Amino acid sequence: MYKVGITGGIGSGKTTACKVFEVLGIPVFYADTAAKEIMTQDTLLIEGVKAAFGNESYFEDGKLNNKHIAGIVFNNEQALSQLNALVHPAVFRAFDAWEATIPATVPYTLKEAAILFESGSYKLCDTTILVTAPYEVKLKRLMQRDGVTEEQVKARMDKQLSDEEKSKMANHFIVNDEQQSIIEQVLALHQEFLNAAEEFKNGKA
Ligand SMILES: CC(C)(COP(=O)(O)OP(=O)(O)OC[C@H]1O[C@@H](n2cnc3c(N)ncnc32)[C@H](O)[C@@H]1O)[C@@H](O)C(=O)NCCC(=O)NCCS
Ligand SMILES: Nc1ncnc2c1ncn2[C@@H]1O[C@H](COP(=O)(O)OP(=O)(O)OP(=O)(O)O)[C@@H](O)[C@H]1O
Repeated sequence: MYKVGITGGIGSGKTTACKVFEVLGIPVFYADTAAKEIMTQDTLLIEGVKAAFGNESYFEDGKLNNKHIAGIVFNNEQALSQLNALVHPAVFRAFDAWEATIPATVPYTLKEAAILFESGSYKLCDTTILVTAPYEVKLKRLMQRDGVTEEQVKARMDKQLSDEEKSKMANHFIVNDEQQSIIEQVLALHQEFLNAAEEFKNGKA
């Protein structure tokens, strides 16, 4: 099946864009959400995370202590690589299992991942979308959504490629600023992907 990867820096609006695709009937795999689910379900992974970042990585009820892990990994390059190496292979497997459940009548699927380019998972997609928004707009939206500080946002941005670098690798763009309509941009891309998916299917037949 034709696979579209969608990414964007923290707070760029990738999830918001995905919700519009979902309204159009396109199934979306949310890699960040899947990662968190797997991290509370996969016993081997849980042991690995505890060994690397301490037992306090989980609460007593088994829930993930996001803040504890984020406090370590977004301030330490090596720790982040260690977490990625533990989690990413499991997320790749979860995506494959999810894709296998999608009916053949679906024209294409979307994989949303914050670090699509950084993790290399863009290579498994047929095309990619980069969602961008100006720094001030992202910051305002994140502070409103999560009550985070500018410092916390910057710490994550520092661990991701810049929009300029990601632009060189992306095939399509959504500009999610305060002027342009995200809905219209998604509708235009959807039409492009329907055509591309049809060609892809014919090429395989
Ligand atoms: C460190 C964790 C526990 C922090 O949880 P938290 O709820 O605070 O953040 P959340 O997962 O919602 O991510 C929010 C944003 O942080 C940034 N971010 C998350 N993981 C990463 C990463 N590995 N590298 C760079 N930035 C990241 C992204 O911009 C993302 O959109 C969590 O992000 C995590 O487990 N990350 C490792 C798994 C991973 O790489 N996920 C991303 C794609 S699979
Ligand atoms: N065009 C828009 N107009 C107004 N608010 C928006 C717009 N796009 C996104 N937002 C808001 O900005 C916040 C961040 O958007 P969203 O969650 O889609 O970003 P994200 O890139 O998925 O974030 P993260 O990197 O944290 O996963 C949300 O609260 C969302 O409702």
